[in-house]
Amino acid sequence: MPSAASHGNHHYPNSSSKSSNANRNRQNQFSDRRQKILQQRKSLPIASVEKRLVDEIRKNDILIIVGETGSGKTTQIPQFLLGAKFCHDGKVIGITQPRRVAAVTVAKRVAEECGVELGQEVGYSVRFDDTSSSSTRIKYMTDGLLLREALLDPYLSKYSVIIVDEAHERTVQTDVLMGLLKSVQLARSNSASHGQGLNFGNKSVNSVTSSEKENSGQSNSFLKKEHQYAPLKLIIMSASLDARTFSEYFCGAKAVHVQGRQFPVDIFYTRHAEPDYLDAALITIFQIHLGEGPGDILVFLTGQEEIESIERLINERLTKSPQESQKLLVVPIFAALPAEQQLRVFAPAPSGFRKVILATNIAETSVTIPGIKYVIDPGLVKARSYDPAKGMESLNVVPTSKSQALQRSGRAGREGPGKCFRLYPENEFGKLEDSTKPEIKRCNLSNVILQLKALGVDDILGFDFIEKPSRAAIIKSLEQLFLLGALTDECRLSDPVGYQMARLPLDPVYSKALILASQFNCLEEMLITVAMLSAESIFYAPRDKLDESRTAMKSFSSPEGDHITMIKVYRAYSEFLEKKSIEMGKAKSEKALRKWCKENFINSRSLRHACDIHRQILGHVQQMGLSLASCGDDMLEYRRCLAASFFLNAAVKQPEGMYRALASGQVVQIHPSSVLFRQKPECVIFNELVQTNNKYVRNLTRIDYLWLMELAPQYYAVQN
Ligand SMILES: Nc1ncnc2c1ncn2[C@@H]1O[C@H](COP(=O)(O)OP(=O)(O)OP(=O)(O)O)[C@@H](O)[C@H]1O
Repeated sequence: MPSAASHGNHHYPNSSSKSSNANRNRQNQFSDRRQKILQQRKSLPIASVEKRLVDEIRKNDILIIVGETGSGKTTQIPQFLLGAKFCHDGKVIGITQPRRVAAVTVAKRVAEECGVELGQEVGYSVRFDDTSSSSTRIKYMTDGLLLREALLDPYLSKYSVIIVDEAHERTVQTDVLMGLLKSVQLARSNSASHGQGLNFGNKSVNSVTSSEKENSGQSNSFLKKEHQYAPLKLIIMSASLDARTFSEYFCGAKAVHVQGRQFPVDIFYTRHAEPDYLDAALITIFQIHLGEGPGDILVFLTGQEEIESIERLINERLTKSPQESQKLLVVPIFAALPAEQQLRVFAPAPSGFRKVILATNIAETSVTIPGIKYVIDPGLVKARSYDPAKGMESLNVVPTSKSQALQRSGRAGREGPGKCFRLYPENEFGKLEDSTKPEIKRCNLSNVILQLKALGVDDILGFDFIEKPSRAAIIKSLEQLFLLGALTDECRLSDPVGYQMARLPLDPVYSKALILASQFNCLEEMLITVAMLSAESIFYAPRDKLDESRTAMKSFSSPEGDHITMIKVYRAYSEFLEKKSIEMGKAKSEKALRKWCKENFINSRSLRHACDIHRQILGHVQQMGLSLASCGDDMLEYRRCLAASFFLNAAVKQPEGMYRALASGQVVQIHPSSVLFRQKPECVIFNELVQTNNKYVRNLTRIDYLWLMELAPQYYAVQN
């Protein structure tokens, strides 16, 4: 092709020939990359069984696919199905992921592999971020999002195939989704022949009462008896699932195993148990950095605090060490990090640098982080546990399961051979549980029940769960929802409170607090409270600067408690940001803000996360038409609202500074981080119970005991 210069473009010959060269370079790079991707796709173990897999999916309405990590399940199978015309009539292939970061990054990769723009044939849809369009045929999403879609379209009618990926994780949402999909599939098959409605557990959804139909406007959509739906294909997928449990649940569904992995991963164990796994992780990072060949490192840690402390320690060591060991770039990833910051881990390290990614189990499944060659796995994870007798949920650090360890090592060996360093002896591996206990068996079920009720499921105890939660846990959560006013005496969703609570993507207690706050004229304050409580660790107090951090905190602290203190911090932060943005523009103000946070011992990442959550919930409450008022300086009304909302978490003072939690009867202490630690008021409400050697309550506000009787008579008039 002749260049622009040879066409007599006399004015800018150099620049146009430069730009056409640049274009040609770009085109070459683009086609090189496409060639490389094509080659990579062909070399995946799953590529050799494409025809067999498609045949099996054609023959079986439900198929369980087990294949090694990195074999190509998530990225390739949807493309096989698209090629095999599973999307005729504009139907969509939906693939669910337990985590949004996986849904987003895998969709990007598949769009690139297909050579299409993200949001066209390939897209993703996660809470508050939807890139799918009417042209989307392959749609990645979180399992929670598909559940929400089912509220509006109970037959999930736009999907021809739904793939539940990473089913081994057994998150609450995956388990509920599985039950829902089983019913939807049955109903869609039946609708083709008999026009029958959805059937959940013991009762048909068609049996909802007339008052429910009038109330919800959603239950009616279950009743499109006249409509005929095409059958739905279901695929359950993972590298490490117990195929038998799933096969039994889906009435003997066929399981196929895809053999072979792309690249080997060598596994190393420590000779002895490590007394301090954080220290062991730090040593291993530097051993790899200084002793191993090129390649990035992925370290699994249990939470934000741990990640931030290791990040500090690495950076401290780098500033002290000689030049050649400095080319190490630390990038954290955890759930509370804003989405755009999470995606930083996927960007290549600058030339000559090695990247070390510090991650929670958010990076454990599904994702391919380019460049990762080494994985460090201390073998621990933070997991929820629930005690139905006390109605208390807690987060504890526990050993991973074998299946989690396998997933973690599987993050290496995706682009070339890899190494995984497990920071425990090999015989310990043998002692690990095969798979993780399903979350539904170890969490408070109020949220699940609220979702199921909103989907029209009346009989929770009879719902066909893949593994039933304990009866005690179901009853305790039903009781809690009833006390919060979400359920009627007949155990149906109440109108409007129950329906409003189901619409908010929050813990039911927080949803109720927002609804009540609109009546107490303090919704503005409660929005901040819920956002701040949803973000982790707002304050940080390094051990060597305890006094300084306490003094800094004093300027925000309120004698009424931690909630008002948090509101003060949030407002001071927002005011500072607004002022500085006007004075110095957005980019510079960000820097000033980080400095302000540092001086005040505030975690700027957490605060940004709180602002993000605030913005999102604000959108919801505005859509719901709740009255967005502020109580101004009258914090009494706000505290009364806290008491009315969190009455199940009230505690009264006992001799010697101890407290008794009224609902569970447990003896607890005020956590030293609370502004009420020294004051020891007579009665408090709290949001969190932390168990270390002692039981501590955190995030407290002083209340008047008599308010409990007045504002929560449904509980206190009877109980105490
Ligand atoms: N973003 C990416 N960049 C580079 N390569 C990628 C990317 N995503 C996927 N790949 C390549 O495609 C392969 C298959 O990935 P895929 O996610 O489909 O595997 P999988 O079988 O679903 O794995 P897992 O069970 O771990 O989720 C990876 O091993 C990697 O080689």
